[in-house]
Amino acid sequence: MGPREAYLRGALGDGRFEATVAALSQPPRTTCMRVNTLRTSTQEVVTRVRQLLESGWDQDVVRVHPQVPCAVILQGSGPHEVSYSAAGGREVIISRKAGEAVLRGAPVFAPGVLAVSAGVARGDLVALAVGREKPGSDVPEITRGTTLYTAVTTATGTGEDGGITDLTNTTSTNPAIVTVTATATSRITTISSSPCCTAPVTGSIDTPDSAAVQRTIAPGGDRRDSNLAPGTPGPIPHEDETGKGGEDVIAPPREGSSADPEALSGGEDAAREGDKEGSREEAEAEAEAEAIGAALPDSTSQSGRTVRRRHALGVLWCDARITTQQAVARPAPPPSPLAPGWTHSSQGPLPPRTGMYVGLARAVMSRQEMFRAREGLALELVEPVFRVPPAVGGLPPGWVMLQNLPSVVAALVLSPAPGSRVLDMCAAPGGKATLMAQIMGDKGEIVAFDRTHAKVSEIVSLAGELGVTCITARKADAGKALERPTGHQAPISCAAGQHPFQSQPPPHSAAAVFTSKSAAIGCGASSRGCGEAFGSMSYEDGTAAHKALLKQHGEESGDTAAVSAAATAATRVSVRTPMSDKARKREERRRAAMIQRGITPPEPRDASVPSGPTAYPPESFDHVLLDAPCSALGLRPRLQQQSGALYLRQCAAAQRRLVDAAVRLLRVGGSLVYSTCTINPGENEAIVRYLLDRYGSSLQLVPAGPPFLGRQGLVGRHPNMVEAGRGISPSEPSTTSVDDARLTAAVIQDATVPGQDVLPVTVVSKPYGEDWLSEAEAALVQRFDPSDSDLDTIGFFVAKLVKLGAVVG
Ligand SMILES: C[S@@+](CC[C@H](N)C(=O)[O-])C[C@H]1O[C@@H](n2cnc3c(N)ncnc32)[C@H](O)[C@@H]1O
Repeated sequence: MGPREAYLRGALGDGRFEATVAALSQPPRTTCMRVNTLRTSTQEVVTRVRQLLESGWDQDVVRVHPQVPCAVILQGSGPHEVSYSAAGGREVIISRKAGEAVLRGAPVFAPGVLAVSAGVARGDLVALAVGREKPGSDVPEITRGTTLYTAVTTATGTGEDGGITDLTNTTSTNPAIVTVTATATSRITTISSSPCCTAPVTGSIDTPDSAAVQRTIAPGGDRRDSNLAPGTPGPIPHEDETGKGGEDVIAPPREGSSADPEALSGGEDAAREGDKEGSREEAEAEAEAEAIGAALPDSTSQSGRTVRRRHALGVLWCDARITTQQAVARPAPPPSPLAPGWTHSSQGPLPPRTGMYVGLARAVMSRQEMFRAREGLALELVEPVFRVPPAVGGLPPGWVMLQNLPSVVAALVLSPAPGSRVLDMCAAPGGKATLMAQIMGDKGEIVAFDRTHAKVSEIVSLAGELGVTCITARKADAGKALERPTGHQAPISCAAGQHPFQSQPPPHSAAAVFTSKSAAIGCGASSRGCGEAFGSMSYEDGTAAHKALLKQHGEESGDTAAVSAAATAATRVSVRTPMSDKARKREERRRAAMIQRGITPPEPRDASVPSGPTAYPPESFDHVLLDAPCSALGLRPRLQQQSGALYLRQCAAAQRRLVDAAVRLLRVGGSLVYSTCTINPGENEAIVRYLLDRYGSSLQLVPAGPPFLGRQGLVGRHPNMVEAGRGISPSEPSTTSVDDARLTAAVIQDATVPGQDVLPVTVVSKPYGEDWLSEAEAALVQRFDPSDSDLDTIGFFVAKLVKLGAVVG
């Protein structure tokens, strides 16, 4: 058990931890559409979606959420048993992120495709499997462009000198993976008459289902499919359920290409790492293979097909234990490149295999097109493992936005009154900001920060799509959003009104001040530059589903449209990148210089980009939303979790920096909503504890509702963590001591180094650790537990605090 698992197990308890992990690997069955009430009504959306529902779907799958009137819920189902026999052995392996999007109802776009069976043509049915990533990285184990060779099943043969193992008996209905060295291949001389051979040069291979194989590998497929993209790596071994192997998958590299050694099979890697002797043998075998390959004529197929010599050179998956004159059933398959999960149906020509098979799909592009295209729909789902009602795509643009239910709740909990001045500190892509604008009737101002131009563009685009004008989006580090005092500040009254949603309207404070600089920002600025198309639906929260589809669209950022994504398939995200303040100044200087030289400058390059301050004086806002960047351990489905224990704590350190700024930017009487999409209490309850302890009577925790949908927060403290007088220190340091020492150093630095990044510590009541909440406090926050099947949401946390007094410093 790694430190991260130990930490989360300790926090949640074994039972809840396991239920949570199980829930996180699957998508929620429900999809939430937040209705843009500035454009339409919830009832209108329900009516239209019901009309759009295809046959086979009950009208009841669409309903308004009983406690969240602006949310329309689509009821999906799954996991369903899918028979892949119609795929005839053809497979496509897609990236993890694409797989997660598919589980939420999206089709597959070209950039999400990693590996495709040889010869897949448009219209072919394929089994869709999810590839996994190399541990600790974002890089898939399978390199994009790989060809999957199916159907090499059993080999029958007799060696010239009797050295070849007869594989017929290794399996009959469940064939073994066969791994053949080039050397061994060259020695197979007695061959069956099956014409399906692709890998061995001088022979063919007998299969229990030659007909099926022929469907998979069309005549000539070997020639066509040997033309891999430059740099394409070699083998893609698959693992079967029995552990005896399932198929031999060999993808020869292009001649002259330098195959990525990282991309070699796990088995080969293992052989390399664990056995240097094996590596040497392997190298020798390769050298020998090359020599033999060189000796082979270009056309050597007994089945009459031309087989290029490079096939001999290109046999890459090579068990170090294989000696010449042997063809062997692979004794232990290398690790599967497929994410663990559902099992491939045993019906059909392929044996049952373990892997994350997410559905039966139809190829919209051929294999070659999938790898050549930079964008576009590659595969549409025919029979998904999880089903989502396919009706959303037909709605008019800007009517709805896909938004996780707890995110909707977070914005409702803040519920700024019309005319309020709101800071959304970490706002991209703008899901909560646009909902708050909706709640405010688009009256007032929402300053929406995010840290990159691309992300700010997402906010601008979404606001434009939804017809919201009161959002001013800026590129800014929210941790530096507190302006340092610079002389006189003109007091400006703060016009926070009351709002019917507000369960506890904060007392208004005369202490609220704005500088004239900040007051000068008008709402109108946000509408500039919003004109370009954005898909009518978006995932917010920066989810992997979001990013996956964005990547699939070939954009750095944009729409995900995970549900009924035919709509988004047609919608290219196109946003202009706003100019940074620096770039703007540069541009201004350039124009001034041109004018000085008597040249009329052209129109400003990007006049539509909102500009303005990225830092504000203390107490500038009526409300602050800090939807914090977090470890995102609540997002689902997640087919692979990568973050470690140290990362979780680094997230908490970053969040403390942000909440410190939030508290200061909030006016007295104003309210702060803090939310995350993680289940990690160190980023949730412990941050609230930190706020309450640090700011004492200046802050009050108030009910994070209505609506109340989640469970109460965690009470007490992490059982394995103790306070050690400063920062966080584990009571069981054996596995985490290095992490914690580094973290403690980071925390101390955070609190003591003077400078723009670090806020002065003025109210410190006690050191903070993994202390959570009291019973009374825990009842005020909302913790959305992904394993709560009634709720069926992502993991999420919401807390609300009201500022009762000024914070000095
Ligand atoms: C959870 S997402 C916000 C989702 C958003 N509130 C919504 O509802 O659509 C967190 C965001 O914080 C941004 N972020 C991270 N660090 C930041 C910083 N120092 N300043 C501003 N934004 C930051 C990330 O770029 C990311 O877009």
